[in-house]
Amino acid sequence: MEGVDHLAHERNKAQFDVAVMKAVWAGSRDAYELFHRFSRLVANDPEMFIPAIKAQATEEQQKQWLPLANKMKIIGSYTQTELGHGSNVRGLETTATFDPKTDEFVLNSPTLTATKWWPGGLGKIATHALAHARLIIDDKDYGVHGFLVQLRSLDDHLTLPGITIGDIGMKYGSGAYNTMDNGSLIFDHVRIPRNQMLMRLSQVTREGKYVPSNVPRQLSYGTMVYVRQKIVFDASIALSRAVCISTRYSAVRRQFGSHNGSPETQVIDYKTQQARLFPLLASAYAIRFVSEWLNSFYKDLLQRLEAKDFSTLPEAHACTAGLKSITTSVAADGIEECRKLCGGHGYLTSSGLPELSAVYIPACTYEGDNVVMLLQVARYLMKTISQLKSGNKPVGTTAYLGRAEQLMQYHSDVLRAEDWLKPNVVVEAFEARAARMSMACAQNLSKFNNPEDGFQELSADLVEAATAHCQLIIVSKFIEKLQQDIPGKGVKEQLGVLRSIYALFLLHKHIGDFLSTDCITPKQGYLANEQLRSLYSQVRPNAIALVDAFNYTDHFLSSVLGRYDGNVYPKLYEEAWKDPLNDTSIPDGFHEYVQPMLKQPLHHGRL
Ligand SMILES: CCC/C=C/C(=O)SCCNC(=O)CCNC(=O)[C@H](O)C(C)(C)COP(=O)([O-])OP(=O)([O-])OC[C@H]1O[C@@H](n2cnc3c(N)ncnc32)[C@H](O)[C@@H]1OP(=O)([O-])[O-]
Ligand SMILES: Cc1cc2nc3c(=O)[nH]c(=O)nc-3n(C[C@H](O)[C@H](O)[C@H](O)COP(=O)(O)OP(=O)(O)OC[C@H]3O[C@@H](n4cnc5c(N)ncnc54)[C@H](O)[C@@H]3O)c2cc1C
Repeated sequence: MEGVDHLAHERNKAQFDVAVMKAVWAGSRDAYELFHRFSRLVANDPEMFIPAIKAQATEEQQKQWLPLANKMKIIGSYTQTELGHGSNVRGLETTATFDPKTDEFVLNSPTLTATKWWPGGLGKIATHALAHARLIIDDKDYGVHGFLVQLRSLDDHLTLPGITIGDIGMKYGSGAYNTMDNGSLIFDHVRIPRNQMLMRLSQVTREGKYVPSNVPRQLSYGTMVYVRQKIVFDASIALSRAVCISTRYSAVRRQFGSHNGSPETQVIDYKTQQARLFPLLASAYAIRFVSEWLNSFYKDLLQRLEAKDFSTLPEAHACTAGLKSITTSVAADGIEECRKLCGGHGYLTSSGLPELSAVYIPACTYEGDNVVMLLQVARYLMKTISQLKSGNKPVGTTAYLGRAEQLMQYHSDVLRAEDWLKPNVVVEAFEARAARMSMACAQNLSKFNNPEDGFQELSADLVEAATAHCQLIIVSKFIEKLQQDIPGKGVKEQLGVLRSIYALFLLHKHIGDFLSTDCITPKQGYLANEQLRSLYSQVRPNAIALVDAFNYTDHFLSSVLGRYDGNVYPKLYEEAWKDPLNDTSIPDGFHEYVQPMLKQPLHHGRL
């Protein structure tokens, strides 16, 4: 049945203009055209390295190194993490000691745990490392700084003297992440010229004088802010890819429900399937829109930094850390849920889901462990609250904390299920929940003599408060997106349905928070759930078109189950027959091992 669209009847049900939704998903018509043209090109961007040079190198250093890196004359690895320390960047042990006699730094790994461990590209391919090491001058430790170190010869790629490099070995699953040569690296008194310390943020003079710049030292963490905001965008891609596969397959798959010879029920029509799948569909859109916002916030930050305005840096750190954490966790869990939504066939490699999961899940760990990142958000929230007393009016994503007193009095006025469709009703409930959870943490923290002790003791509550804050951001940004002018028949309406699903699903999932903070009553929680069920019914006829709007090619999805034409079974069968085990009828070793057993005489004439 080649060429037949098995999902055509589903596509005909759509109540909105899919072409316009494709442009909304892509961000703009231009972005859509660009994506469409380039979707088959796979780019291996040497990310980690180039942004770090841009952020931390002086203009002179950038002129020297960026053309080389951009033209791939050198291949760089962002080499920060060590065997002993990843999250605790201040705990890194590699040293870079200034030698005034030769005007050089001497890079050294003093212990086994100082071995660099994990950096991508390091194991086999990188010629240079942006190595993070403690700057030591005259026995004084000035903390972690970045150094450009050549690792391998540009002639024969052999490792340079004093450097020991290896690959750290196989990683989770057998999939694509194993093509990345995450590496280990030991320095044994390796010398580099002084001008290979990245000196945009602080300098070491010829005389060995340390000159800190007049900009905040946190700027040296700028690369992580950049990469984390990109990771949020990537989360929308990974999740939407899995959702596209499982939505299409759920419309193809039938199980039970045949009456008098009628077709069985499409599994997408089961309410339990909808209650698991549609919140993920809504989450993919929600993450996409918050990533758009985060990207514009980041661009604004860059402009401010150029003008020496550092005021939004702490908020940028909190937002990128928090949203990186929340969105990668949702995407990683969501991919696994999509696998289960596809039943047994979801476990086949040809479904595309096991590979997607194996490649995606480390996003919860790299660029900042997700719990460690939420604790950073919690610190920012606690700091914001502590400054309220001195009259500091919070702005941006914490502006609602400026209305904390009012939010402490809030009680939702929802009377009917439809009231939950009003964006202001939803936002107020989410604001009140987030504010009350943060205020409760702040109050409990104040009971400790040592705030650090309190922070450790209350860290589980703080993570929950940070989660509530980040979810509020995502809900608010979805609502703001819909305040924009979005043309196209039915497009805004469909997005409105997804927005409500996203918010009410979170409310349902975290009902304990909303009830225990007394923001809503059990009856109102019940009404939210009732509304959610009705929203699932509204999204059902549009589900296939909503995943078509992601505009993913079959090539990109790499999934027999997620094929655009829904022609799943023949292709699944065809794919299985490609397995090398099916090249022969008799497996290797059969004659040596299995056949002799089969030929053994029967004892007492019985098996
Ligand atoms: C594709 C896959 C490739 C993967 C690659 C990787 O994984 S690469 C490896 C990726 N590795 C990781 O991701 C490692 C994860 N670990 C870390 O990022 C950090 O060590 C930390 C965030 C846990 C901070 O630990 P700490 O408490 O020891 O920190 P501290 O005392 O040093 O500085 C505290 C001050 O700095 C602030 N500030 C902090 N970060 C930023 C920032 N980015 N921006 C702006 N500001 C930031 C913070 O708010 C605080 O400000 P305050 O209150 O003083 O005004
Ligand atoms: C696939 C992959 C690619 C990577 N690529 C690179 C790269 O290119 N360059 C590079 O430099 N690094 C890279 N890394 C390393 C990565 O950045 C670190 O692994 C990551 O930052 C987590 O740090 P960790 O391993 O020290 O975890 P740990 O901090 O040891 O985490 C272990 C556990 O302790 C908990 N924990 C830690 N601190 C706290 C705390 N303060 N409070 C409460 N709980 C805490 C964590 O939540 C976690 O559950 C990569 C890692 C992976 C998996």
